[in-house]
Amino acid sequence: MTSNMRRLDVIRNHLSSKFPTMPFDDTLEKYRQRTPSFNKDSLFAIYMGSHHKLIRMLRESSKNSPLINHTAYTFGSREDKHQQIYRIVGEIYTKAPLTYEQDLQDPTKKLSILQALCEFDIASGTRCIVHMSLYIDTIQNLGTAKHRTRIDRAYKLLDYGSFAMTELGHGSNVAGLEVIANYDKKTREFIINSPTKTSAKWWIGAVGKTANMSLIIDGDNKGVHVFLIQIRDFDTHEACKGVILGDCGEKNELNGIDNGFIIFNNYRVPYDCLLDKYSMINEEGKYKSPIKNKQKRLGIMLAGLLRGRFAVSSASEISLRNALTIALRFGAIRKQFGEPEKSILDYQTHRTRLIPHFCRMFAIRSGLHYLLSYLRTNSILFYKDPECEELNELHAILSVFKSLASTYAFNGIQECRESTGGHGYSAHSGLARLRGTADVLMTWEGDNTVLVQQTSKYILKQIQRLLKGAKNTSTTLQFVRLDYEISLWPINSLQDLTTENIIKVYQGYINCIAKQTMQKLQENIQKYDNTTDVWNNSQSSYAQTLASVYGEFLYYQEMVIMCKSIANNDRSLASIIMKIPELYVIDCWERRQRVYVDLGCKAENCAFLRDRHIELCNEIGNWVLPIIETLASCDNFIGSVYGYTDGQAYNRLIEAVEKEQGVYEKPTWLSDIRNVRKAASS
Ligand SMILES: Cc1cc2nc3c(=O)[nH]c(=O)nc-3n(C[C@H](O)[C@H](O)[C@H](O)COP(=O)(O)OP(=O)(O)OC[C@H]3O[C@@H](n4cnc5c(N)ncnc54)[C@H](O)[C@@H]3O)c2cc1C
Repeated sequence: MTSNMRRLDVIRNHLSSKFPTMPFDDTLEKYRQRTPSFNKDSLFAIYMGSHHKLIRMLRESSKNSPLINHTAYTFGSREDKHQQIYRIVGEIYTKAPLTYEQDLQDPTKKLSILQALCEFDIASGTRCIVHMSLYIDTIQNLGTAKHRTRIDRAYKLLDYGSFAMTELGHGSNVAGLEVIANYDKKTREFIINSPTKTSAKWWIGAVGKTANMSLIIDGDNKGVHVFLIQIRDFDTHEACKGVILGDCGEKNELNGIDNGFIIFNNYRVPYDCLLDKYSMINEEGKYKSPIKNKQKRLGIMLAGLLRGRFAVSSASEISLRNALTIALRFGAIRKQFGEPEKSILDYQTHRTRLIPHFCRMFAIRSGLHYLLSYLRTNSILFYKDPECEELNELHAILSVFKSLASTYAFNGIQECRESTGGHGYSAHSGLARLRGTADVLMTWEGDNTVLVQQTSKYILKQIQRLLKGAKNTSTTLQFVRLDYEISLWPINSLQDLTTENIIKVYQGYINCIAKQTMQKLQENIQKYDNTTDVWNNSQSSYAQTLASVYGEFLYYQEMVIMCKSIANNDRSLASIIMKIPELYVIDCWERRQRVYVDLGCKAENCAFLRDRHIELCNEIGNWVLPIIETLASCDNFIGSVYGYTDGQAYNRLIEAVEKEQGVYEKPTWLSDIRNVRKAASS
């Protein structure tokens, strides 16, 4: 939209408004002009990664779609929301269809399509993730040739699938699932039953209203297995006989997803419903599996969650980016105090509150690039050998990245909400919606507290290997050693604040916490008589911290790589972009001061880091608006009156509010006001 068109738009809106007219507000435009120009295409391409053109195409082609409408979504009924989100999924999917063959060639393309959907709302991304990742990936991973037609049908959206693992009584503890699949040797069928109330499948995305197929994860005495079953009739959409389906009810947010429950009552399904690549029953009724260890088999059964966790990291980055776009644009527009009044984004506190979250957004994105390149390089190997070391390492990294990313997003969005003051509390800001949707990212696809235990177990396993005299098999943990000597704290002045020294600190820190955690485990072995208690009592401040610090360290390294690439492609950004990983690290250390204590750093030696933190927030703050705007999604995807490109925050708010029902109407319950007044005064 040209600026003339924008002005006309503002005038038109005011013709129907009861508010006094307000001239076109050019504050945002003026704020933008304060930053030197840089190569926006290059920044966008590097930040978004190899599918940047696809992301741009999906945004552009949906820019004017009537479906990408947050007002309709926010004020629609739950039924309306289900419908709108389903239609969006259908629309985006027709613009970027995918086949099984294409997915095998490039396993990262699927994630970019999901990403485009999450830019509107996590509900639309999730609608797709459940079907495209959890459902299809699991069939791809665990199915055999006979399941191939189901994969093709799913890619064409002829089948709409769900992934039914969680039950009312069990989520994180998958081994405790109660649904039973008994094998009937005579008919070569399985009889699936939900024997207790707590065995009802619960929270299952798309089961409430949409899905006709589902993957059922059961837990009989051969361990957890996955069944691909039909749950609804394809013509009538009625639940199949022996299956009871229902809706899980209103949620805090994400009501565009129809999460549902499933109860099985002697539901007979043919043998072929078992995804039997790694566990089969032969014609004689004998159970066979090439993977003898039940625990390992469980891990392999859940490999379909892999890309779901990628998607959580991606959704976290997008939610945080949308929230920062809103808060930073508003920060430039909003003026309070001073003569003349200053933009609140120029206040030191505003910058120290928001800019660290902007750096965290870069951290999540850099981590995603790393994960995607790891997936691209190793995906064939993962199919061939699900027990390989590379997959174990990816799982460990993915777990901590998922946990850090979702926590960063949630905390960052809350800071954006607070930094927009009262305006952030309006539903038209979109911030409460973003916070509400980011909230669930900390829980689903593996609860964060539970998930990072996989990461710390992986690190400690490498140490156990070394203790046994075996080789450390991790590519990211080669610096972990039994005889690691923690050297003197190396960063005592600005000159010392180099990438090499930061890496040295992290390597020392990880070795240090790993050693402390091993000692705590040893101590607990003496105290407790079972491994569960030993492990659970070594978590807070030990194993959990170990995993998080490892995640931060990997994020930092990947940020340096991404930011160097941005700087090398555009020298005009070089002076500022490398400050982003630097601030990320100082912010991590300042929040968790324990690094200074554990590595023997004296207070006077790290005092300068406090001032450097503020200095960097200020310097990055001078560039932050055009950088976030280069990466920001379209206005209708973000859906905030304060986050519009044209900067007409006040006009847009008034317009939105005046369009709400009953703004100028008397209350329908006026008689109550009169009755209470009468009763109180008599
Ligand atoms: C909106 C929504 C959609 C979902 N969609 C699906 C879906 O499509 N398919 C599906 O199968 N599932 C789905 N889920 C379920 C989701 O994956 C689980 O809720 C999640 O894995 C957490 O499990 P839980 O609810 O059993 O939590 P719990 O495991 O009961 O956790 C409760 C609390 O206990 C803590 N805790 C538990 N175990 C430990 C431990 N060992 N150590 C320390 N702390 C622990 C957790 O940190 C948490 O704070 C969905 C959930 C939601 C909310």
